[in-house]
Amino acid sequence: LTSHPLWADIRKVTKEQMHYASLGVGEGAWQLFAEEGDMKMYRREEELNGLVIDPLKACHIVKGVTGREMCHYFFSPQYRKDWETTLEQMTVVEKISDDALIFHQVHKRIWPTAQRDALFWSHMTHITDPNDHDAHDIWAVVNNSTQLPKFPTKNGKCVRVTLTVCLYCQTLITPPKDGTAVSRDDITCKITYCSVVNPGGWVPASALRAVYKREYPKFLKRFTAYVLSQTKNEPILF
Ligand SMILES: O=S(=O)(CCO)c1ccc(-c2ccc(C3CCCC3)c([C@H]3C[C@H]3c3ccccn3)c2)cc1
Repeated sequence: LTSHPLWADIRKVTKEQMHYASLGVGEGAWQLFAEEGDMKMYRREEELNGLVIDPLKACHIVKGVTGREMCHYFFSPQYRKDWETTLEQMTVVEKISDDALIFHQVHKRIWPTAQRDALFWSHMTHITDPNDHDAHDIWAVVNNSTQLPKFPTKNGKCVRVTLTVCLYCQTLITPPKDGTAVSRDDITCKITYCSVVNPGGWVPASALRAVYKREYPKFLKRFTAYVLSQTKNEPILF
């Protein structure tokens, strides 16, 4: 229902985050901190009240899948346990619409930090890329922290993180010369993954940056490999 109280916020943040993701790493002082093949991970070192909240921007190119397929597997709750290794618990708290859900997630305790949980709305959407002549849609998923009385921040068990995440996917197609149907060999997905996570409680900067350096490349590699394996023998979802 577009009359849901959160829709105005969902539309506004989604628009902002998709614009921010579309800028790539040209804007702002991004520091390359991890590189593996076509995956490049950048961060900006930022602290808020002594808490490390380094914004992260990862750019990756994956052959053989579409942006819609990437976003489908990132958004849909039924697959998350298969690729999110740091999850201990995941609940769909509310279904706002077919493409907007509210999740509560408890993440595994990562030494030396205390256990964390997150409460966020997640929205999957697509836009026709204004300056892309193939006129293939850009698909994106935006996850943004929210608050609900049923999930108080102070719950004695976990430290509540706040996060804003955007998975932004462009599909590039090179139609075969001989006019045969487009196959998975002819499609490439250009991914920009942006995330800002406020850990919610104090973690030593060096420890948190070490966790980021280990967890983010692992997460993006595992997630993209998962989507490739899930879609390999499936018809292409454009
Ligand atoms: O893209 S999503 O929406 C996918 C749905 O799950 C997403 C991604 C990342 C997080 C998350 C939550 C907590 C932490 C930290 C903060 C202090 C201690 C734990 C981190 C940091 C540690 C980094 C990290 C990166 C990737 C995966 C897990 N861990 C990340 C949550 C959601």
